[in-house]
Amino acid sequence: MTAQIIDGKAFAATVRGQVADHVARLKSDHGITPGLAVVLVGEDPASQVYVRSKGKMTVEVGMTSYEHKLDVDTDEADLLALIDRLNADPAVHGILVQLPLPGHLDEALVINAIDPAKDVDGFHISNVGLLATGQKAMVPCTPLGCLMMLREHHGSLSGMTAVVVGRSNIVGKPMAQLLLGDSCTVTIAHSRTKDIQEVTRRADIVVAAVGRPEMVTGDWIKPGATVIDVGINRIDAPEKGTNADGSVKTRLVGDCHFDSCAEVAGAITPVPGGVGPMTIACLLANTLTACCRANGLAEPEGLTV
Ligand SMILES: NC(=O)C1=CN([C@@H]2O[C@H](COP(=O)(O)OP(=O)(O)OC[C@H]3O[C@@H](n4cnc5c(N)ncnc54)[C@H](OP(=O)(O)O)[C@@H]3O)[C@@H](O)[C@H]2O)C=CC1
Ligand SMILES: Nc1nc(=O)c2c([nH]1)NC[C@@H]1CN(c3ccc(C(=O)N[C@@H](CCC(=O)O)C(=O)O)cc3)C=[N+]21
Repeated sequence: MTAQIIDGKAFAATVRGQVADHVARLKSDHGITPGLAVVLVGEDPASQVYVRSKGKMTVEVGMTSYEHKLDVDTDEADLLALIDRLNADPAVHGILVQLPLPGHLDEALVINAIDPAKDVDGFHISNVGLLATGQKAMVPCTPLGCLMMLREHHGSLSGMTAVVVGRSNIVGKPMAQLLLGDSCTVTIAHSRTKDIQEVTRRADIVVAAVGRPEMVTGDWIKPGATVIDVGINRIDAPEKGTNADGSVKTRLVGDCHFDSCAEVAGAITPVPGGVGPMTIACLLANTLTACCRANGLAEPEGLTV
């Protein structure tokens, strides 16, 4: 194995430390405590785990966490009414509605009901437009975390070729915008891309956000390139045995086949311990940024683009 492992877990702890320091100063100098509201509709077990760990880290950095768990068959009107209340609540600086939503709810309608200034996911059309035009926006957490790791590893990204595999609104597209903003030459690949390995093999940076376990293998990667693995996939791991209830144990893997990619790449993010922890750290950073903007105070440095 030759690739350097980019330790997202350690980097995320550093970012959370910076957030915590700034939060402590907001409290002591201005009497302000940033607040993050997380809305979860339904009882998807994976989402519940994720929401719990976000809540825990929110409190650890000194912020207030508001969790709203709604029934899986909640009416759209009730969800929109909750968002209105959170928009109007001065103690809430950030609002996150956990995605995906149950099928009867219109995701775009719900997201665009959030006050863009409190949209710490950066999914509101105003923030999407601001990012695309190079203006100050709330930047989606996962791509922001990826960019921070790339900047930390490379310094400047200017002139590098980057291929983003995946074109979703929450990862692929904003990732491409951020790389473009840092003057990379950017290609977005997707399920209709022809000869995709040829495309990725030309890249200095490959960001994989496809949702297909271990799809990107070492032969997709140019020797020495940097690989950012966004994928979070839970797959069966019969080698780990069975749970008490007889079900087979599972493990997390990325969208990249770690061992074969790491033989070729210059640097790679692991799963777990790569992009995931950075996503949560950036969510807290965005909440802090939103709180500072709401109060007309100086923003933290190095935590936004
Ligand atoms: N670490 C983190 O914090 C986060 C991780 N994730 C993970 O990232 C991954 C991607 O998430 P998300 O963007 O929401 O996923 P989506 O399912 O919304 O998008 C997947 C994208 O991958 C493309 N794709 C699918 N199959 C192929 C293929 N065979 N070849 C090339 N492209 C393909 C799709 O192309 P097309 O558009 O043509 O269908 C689509 O654009 C998932 O594993 C998810 O769990 C997501 C959010 C946060
Ligand atoms: N509105 C909204 N915003 C999101 O940002 C959002 C969302 N909805 N829906 C779901 C996805 C997924 N996502 C993850 C974030 C962190 C980890 C994470 O910290 N993962 C750990 C492992 C956790 C484990 O062991 O299960 C790691 O990669 O090391 C994973 C997944 C954010 N998402």
